[in-house]
Amino acid sequence: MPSGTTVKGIWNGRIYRLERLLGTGANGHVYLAANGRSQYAMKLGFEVTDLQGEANVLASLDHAERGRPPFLLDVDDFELNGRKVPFYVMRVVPGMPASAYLSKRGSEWLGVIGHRLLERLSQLHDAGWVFGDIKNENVLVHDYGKVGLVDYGGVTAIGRSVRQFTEIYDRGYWSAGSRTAEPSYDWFAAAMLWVHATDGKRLIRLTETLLPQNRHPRELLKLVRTNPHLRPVETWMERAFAGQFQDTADACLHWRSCLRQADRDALAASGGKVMGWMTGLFAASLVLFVSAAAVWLLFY
Ligand SMILES: Nc1ncnc2c1ncn2[C@@H]1O[C@H](COP(=O)(O)OP(=O)(O)OP(=O)(O)O)[C@@H](O)[C@H]1O
Repeated sequence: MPSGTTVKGIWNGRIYRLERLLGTGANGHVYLAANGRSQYAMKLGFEVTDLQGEANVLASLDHAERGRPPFLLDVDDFELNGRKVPFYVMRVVPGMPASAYLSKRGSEWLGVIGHRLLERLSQLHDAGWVFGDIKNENVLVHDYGKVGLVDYGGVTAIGRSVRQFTEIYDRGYWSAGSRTAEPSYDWFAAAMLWVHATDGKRLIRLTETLLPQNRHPRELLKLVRTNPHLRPVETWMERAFAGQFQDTADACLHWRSCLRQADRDALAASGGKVMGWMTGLFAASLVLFVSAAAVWLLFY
C-alpha cells in the first residue's frame, strides 16, 4: 500500500498512517506506521488465523514477561475495498539482519551478538516458549550489538511441534533431532545462524550438493572447523549441534567461556617475542574477534 495510506481500526478506532514498508514475508506485510508522533510496526496479514495466532503468542509473551513494556499494542481489522484486512501493531525493532551487521561492523561483534541472542532466548525459554524460526532476517541487530527478534510466527509452547521454521536452520533437515519445541531446537538454529552469517556461500553450496541422507551435523562441523570467524566458539557450536547444554543459561555461560578462552589465546599468542606471519595473522584475527567481546565482558 502506498505511503500515506490511512488505516483506521474498525473495533478499537485507532488511526495510523502508513509511512513505508519495513519488510514482507509469507504471512503478511510489515509497515512503519505513525499514530500522532509515535511510530510503530504494523503487520497486515493475508490469513486471519495466522495473524491471530501470532497476536495471541505476543499477548501471552507480554503476559509472561510482565517486567518489560508490552510489545503488542493493538489488534484490529480495517476495511480495504469492502474487505476486512486483519492487522496488529507492535513496537518497532530497530536494526539490521545479523549478517548485514557483521559485514558492516566486523565479525568481532559475533561474540557480543551471540551472547545477547542467547540471553533473549533464555528469557523466552524460561517463559515456556521456543522461538522456532531463528534465521538471519529475524534477528535484528543495532547499536553496540543489541539484539531484537522479529516474526513471532514460529513461537511455540515447549513440548509442541514447532509451528514455523526455515529449512536450512531446522535440525530435522540436518538429521540432528526432532521438530519438537525444546530449547535445544533454538540452540541448533542459533548455531546455524552463525554459520550462515559468516560463511553463507559455503553453507548454501553444501545444501545444494549434499544428498539428503548425508545431511548431518558432522558436515556442518567441517564448515565450522575451517572458518576462522567461528574458531573461538567451535566447542559451543559442537554442543549446540548436539543439543548438549543443560539449559539456555548454560549455553550462555559456555559462550562466554569460549570468548574468555579466545581472549587468553590471543594474549598468549601476542606475548611471544618472535611471531611468524601466520601466528601474527591468527593472533590479529583473534584479537579482532575478542576485542569488542573483552570490553563488553569487563563492563557489561
Ligand atoms: N517489529 C518490527 N520492527 C521492525 N521490523 C519488523 C518488525 N516486524 C517485522 N519486521 C520486518 O518485516 C519483515 C517481515 O516480517 P515477518 O517476518 O513478521 O513476516 P512473515 O510473513 O512472518 O515472514 P516469514 O515469511 O519470514 O515468516 C521482517 O523480516 C522484518 O524485516
